Amino acid sequence: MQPTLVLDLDGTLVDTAPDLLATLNVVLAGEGLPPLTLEDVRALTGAGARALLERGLAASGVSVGPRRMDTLFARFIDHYAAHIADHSRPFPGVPEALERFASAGWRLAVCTNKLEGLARRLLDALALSPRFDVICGGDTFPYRKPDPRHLLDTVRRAGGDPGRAVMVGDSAADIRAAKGGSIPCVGVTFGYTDIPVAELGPDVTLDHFDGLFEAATRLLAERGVMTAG
Ligand SMILES: O=C(O)COP(=O)(O)O
Ligand SMILES: [Mg+2]
Repeated sequence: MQPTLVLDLDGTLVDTAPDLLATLNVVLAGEGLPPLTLEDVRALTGAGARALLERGLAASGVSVGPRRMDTLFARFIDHYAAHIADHSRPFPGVPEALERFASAGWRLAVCTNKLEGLARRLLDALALSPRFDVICGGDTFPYRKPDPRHLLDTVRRAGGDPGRAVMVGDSAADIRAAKGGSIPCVGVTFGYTDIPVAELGPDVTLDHFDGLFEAATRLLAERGVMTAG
């Protein structure tokens, strides 16, 4: 069976922090709060938009009740959906790397804590959706990263075998899901995390997509999985 490459989205495939920041700041401004910075958002992203909003409010010293939170979250999603690819772009080397895996016969999947609809919208806007066999978001299953079942079910939905898969991600949720699912993982150093990715214990760290194909192929070979190409 073909191997499967599973990629995280925010901070791994696409540099989404500028649009997430702009949206967060619109919501904060509506509450009379000062704006946060790109560095703040890079540390607060990884557990989905609602967590980003909660953490952004907390970083501004504010906590809101669940009903108010629902209202602010709806405002966040509306604004973000309308501006999802104003400034968000794939990280350098992404299109070339995806092409390389596809031409070597790998299945390609996205496993993100972003809402599935927003993930699709973003990947559509960047013309990347056709590359993927599946796009699974934080609301696709009743569980999400760091729960390994999010990752395992993504591989299965892509028609792949979790025993022949590699995960690529930028944050603790990705690495923990991969470890919990016994899937080898690559941590990228350019993403969004408050803990340096190397400290999260990925099997390999990479600072550019250039090295991904060799790294993924080697990780599977180390587990006795042979890949063509
Ligand atoms: O939007 C988020 O907070 C997380 O998204 P990711 O799982 O693609 O990093
Ligand atoms: Mg991420």
